[in-house]
Amino acid sequence: MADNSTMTSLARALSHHKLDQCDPIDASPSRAQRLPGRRRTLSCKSLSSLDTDDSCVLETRVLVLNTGGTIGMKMHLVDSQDVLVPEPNALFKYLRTLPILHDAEYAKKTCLYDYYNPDDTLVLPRTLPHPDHQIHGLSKENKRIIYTILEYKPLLDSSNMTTDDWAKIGKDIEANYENYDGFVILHGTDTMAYTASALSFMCEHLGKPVILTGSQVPIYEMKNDGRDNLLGALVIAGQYCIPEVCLYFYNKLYRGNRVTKVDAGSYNAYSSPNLPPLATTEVDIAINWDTVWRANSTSKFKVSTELNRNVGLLRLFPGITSETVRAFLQGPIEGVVLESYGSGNAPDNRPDLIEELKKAIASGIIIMNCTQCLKGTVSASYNTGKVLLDAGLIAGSDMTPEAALSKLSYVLAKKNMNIEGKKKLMGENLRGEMSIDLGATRLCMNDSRFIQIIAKTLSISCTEELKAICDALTPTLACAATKIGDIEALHALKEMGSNLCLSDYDGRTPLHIAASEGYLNVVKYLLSHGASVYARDRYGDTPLSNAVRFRRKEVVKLLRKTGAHFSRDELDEAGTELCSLAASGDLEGLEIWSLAGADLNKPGYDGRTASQVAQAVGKTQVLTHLVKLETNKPQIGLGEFNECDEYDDDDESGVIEFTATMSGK
Ligand SMILES: NC(=O)C[C@H](N)C(=O)O
Repeated sequence: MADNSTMTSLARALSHHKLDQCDPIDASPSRAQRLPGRRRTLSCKSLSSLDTDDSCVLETRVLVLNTGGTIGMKMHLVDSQDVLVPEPNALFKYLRTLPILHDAEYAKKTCLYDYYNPDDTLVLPRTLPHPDHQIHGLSKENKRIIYTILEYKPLLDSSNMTTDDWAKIGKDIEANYENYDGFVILHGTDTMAYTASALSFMCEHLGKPVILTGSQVPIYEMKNDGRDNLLGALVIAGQYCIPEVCLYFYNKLYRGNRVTKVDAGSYNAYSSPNLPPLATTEVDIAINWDTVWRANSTSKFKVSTELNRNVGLLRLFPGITSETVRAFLQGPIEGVVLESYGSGNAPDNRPDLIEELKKAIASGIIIMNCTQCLKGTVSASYNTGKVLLDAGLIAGSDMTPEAALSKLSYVLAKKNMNIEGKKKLMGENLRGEMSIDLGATRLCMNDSRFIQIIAKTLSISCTEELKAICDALTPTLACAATKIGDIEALHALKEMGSNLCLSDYDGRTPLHIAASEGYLNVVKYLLSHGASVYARDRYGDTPLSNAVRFRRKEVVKLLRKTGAHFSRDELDEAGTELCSLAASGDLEGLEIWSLAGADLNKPGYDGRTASQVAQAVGKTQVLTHLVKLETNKPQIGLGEFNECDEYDDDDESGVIEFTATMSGK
């Protein structure tokens, strides 16, 4: 519960925020002041006839990796039988003809293909037909989603996939990470839950949405689920900063490592038995922001493609023999998920079985205990459960077998970590794959005295109204506390269970504000509590572009270390800004842009580089400065930014500490 000083802090923050609502310094930079923009600035004028809203249209970019699956299959005769097989080079051509998945008129009017490849890139329409049915909320956000399809060769039925295919997907995401706002993976449904689980572990410090989807019926059929699934996945990946590996199917967005395929003959093919969906897309898109998982780190995104294939699933059944168990546990096996009964139980009258498990554990095999029930968690409430705990099995809580298996594969492949470190990691919640007991002491905004007092003053009694108050107050309070650099107040809000990543009416998050103000410590605090460096406000600006604009050098360095980057379009247009800085002899400005990742040799609108401009106007100082900046260009991630070492993931024992919050937009 927040104490009196906390209340004072919060009240101070709130009153300060009120004053600041008309403070131009805190306001987001106007359109004219903004960083040289993405394509949106070019399209503003030409769009007026297409987009009734006169505000600027933002374009977001999504990369679609088409790995195969039913969504893109057609019937073929194989051994005189008609069967479904993936059809290469067909999906893109087909999508181009579907108005709900490609707006040809927009592409033409905005000269989209002067910028993007017409053979792999499409654009989603802005709104759905009926104004009351803004199912995907596009008009509210005024965003256009441009998506590029990368087709795999060969396309696979997901039953043919192996860990090598997971690694390929991971590498492609890593290689394209900075060029896109989100990723959609088209995948067969049969093993999608395995791939989603594996990718969730492989993607370390993920800050952007990665959404797997597919269908039960090919998209080429008249009645199919592929169109809706693809559309829903694209809209979420292009519009919302949900930094998780997710699975989207039948109007629901799930955490990828929580799902399992439960129905081979229904559009509603997946279930997430132990975690409610992250989002539902019905008449409106409802995101359950409190459930969204965020890595609390200032480390850059990377994909760990090393996976250990010596893992297996062993399902208990009445009468299983010790010979079967012994045979299964022979080398080269290194990790096993034992699918036990009920709440994690196995026979306690079978010393022969328990003996085999103990021997395997003594030889260095890691055995996880997961229930074979669809729903529920492992506990040691029965003696039949205690025997497994006593034998040295690691309790898998409520993990799905798919998640437990791929987690084993990921953890066992870790180099420089001993078996004890790996066992410890297996029992920890790395990516929201298992439920953790937050304990009775966890405070909740609904319970807080602060909210209670406000509720009382406003004569509010029902829970829905209380929740509405929390939702309305939290972003305002967090932004206000950030504006005055009050970490204590932010911490108090956090302790009350509120989400420090929510944005205000302008889409500005506390991280935008801390970056604008140059509060390095607040930036560090927010990043270590789940804030996203990729959040864009209504003007399309990120915390990095704000830090550049307000010349916050140290903040720029820290954000870059955490993986922040200019978009491809921003980088393309940086040349013009650099030339103008060079012409005016602005050495500090050039340094900031260089630190933020701009290429100092990028030509401006007239084809000249910053150094050519400096030469032309006789600014020799600028020339020397540019050479110096080029030579000292920071090597991000190579130990340049030691001030953040306290947040590094690796502790001395070599055991990686993963922490994360379950909150925040
Ligand atoms: N619906 C599907 O996608 C099933 C198909 N066999 C696959 O997993 O690739």
